[in-house]
Amino acid sequence: MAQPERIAVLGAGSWGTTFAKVLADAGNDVCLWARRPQVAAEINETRCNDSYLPGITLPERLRATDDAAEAVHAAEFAVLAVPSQTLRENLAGWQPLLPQDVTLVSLAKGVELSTLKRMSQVIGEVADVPMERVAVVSGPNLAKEIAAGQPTATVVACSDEERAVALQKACFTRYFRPYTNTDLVGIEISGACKNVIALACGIAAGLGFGHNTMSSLITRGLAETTRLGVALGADPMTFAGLAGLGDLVATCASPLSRNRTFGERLGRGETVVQAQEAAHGQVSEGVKSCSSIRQLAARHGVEMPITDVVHRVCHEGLEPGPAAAELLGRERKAE
Ligand SMILES: NC(=O)c1ccc[n+]([C@@H]2O[C@H](COP(=O)([O-])OP(=O)(O)OC[C@H]3O[C@@H](n4cnc5c(N)ncnc54)[C@H](O)[C@@H]3O)[C@@H](O)[C@H]2O)c1
Ligand SMILES: O=P(O)(O)OC[C@H](O)CO
Repeated sequence: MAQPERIAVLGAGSWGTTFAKVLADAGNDVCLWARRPQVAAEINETRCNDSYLPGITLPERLRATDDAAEAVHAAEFAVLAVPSQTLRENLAGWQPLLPQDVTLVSLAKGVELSTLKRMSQVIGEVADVPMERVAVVSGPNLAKEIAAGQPTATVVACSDEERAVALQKACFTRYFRPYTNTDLVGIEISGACKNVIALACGIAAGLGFGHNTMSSLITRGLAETTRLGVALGADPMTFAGLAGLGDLVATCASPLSRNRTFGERLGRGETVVQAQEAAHGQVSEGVKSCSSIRQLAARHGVEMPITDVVHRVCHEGLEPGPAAAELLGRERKAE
């Protein structure tokens, strides 16, 4: 049997801890970096990360540390599991510690606010590595379901197919089924945009609308996501895959989604600040990425009406009811 891989996961929130568990269950030696020393100590002493994954026992092969140098030491893969808008700053601190040939793996689903860059672009730039060494994992992957061992599939994307296959092997378990892909643009645009569409679905649910409304938002959301992705050079088929339609359906439909839940609170009349307080520090990426995606779309002359109203509800005081009326009152057109 081949030697286990040594893998660092940087970020011990919901997804970082869950993905570290997947990697450990797949037979790798995993070191998980937690920002707060008490979270690292809790994981090592009790095998739990109760604030993010209550009731889940973590495998022995997974150890935690608050020392990033210790986490990345001799790692073949360094998995970046922090929010999109802090990734640049976090990675700049870790960059001098990274082993020479490490593959950098992004779990984040967002577009950077100031630069409008995708996460793999931020990583390539900050870590100063060629894009062949940057990979992305994205799919219908609600952390709590996966931590409980429920089956799902995902996509591991890298422009270097061999590296994608190596990562696929490293995270393949009896409940987690990864497929490879080389279309980073399509995978990342899908992952970022579905959070915004999930906010829209949540808003609609908060307004009391049912499955027809959700389905219409999902389908038209996929249409605008595909338009943006194709304008940026993505393969249109990617949007019909796990990281596209798959993740869109999971996120828009599930009460476990932080983005959908955030939207639902807005739809019921809460303010952004109230919804943020209720999230207890957990990230709803779409709240910031709706603005960067909207700007990216404008830069490329792409129409994204749902993203536009979500941005205006979150940041310009547009009320949910008038936002829905605005979408319904748009000019009639062919599908
Ligand atoms: N939770 C999921 O189900 C899930 C699934 C797939 C992808 N993702 C994506 O993975 C990324 C991370 O999500 P998560 O669910 O782990 O988020 P989270 O809010 O649960 O945890 C974020 C982690 O990043 C750490 N962190 C480090 N520096 C930080 C800083 N400056 N500000 C804030 N947090 C900082 C936090 O301490 C925390 O451990 C997001 O882009 C998310 O969209 C999440
Ligand atoms: O909880 P959310 O809304 O961040 O979504 C989690 C994952 O991205 C679903 O795949």
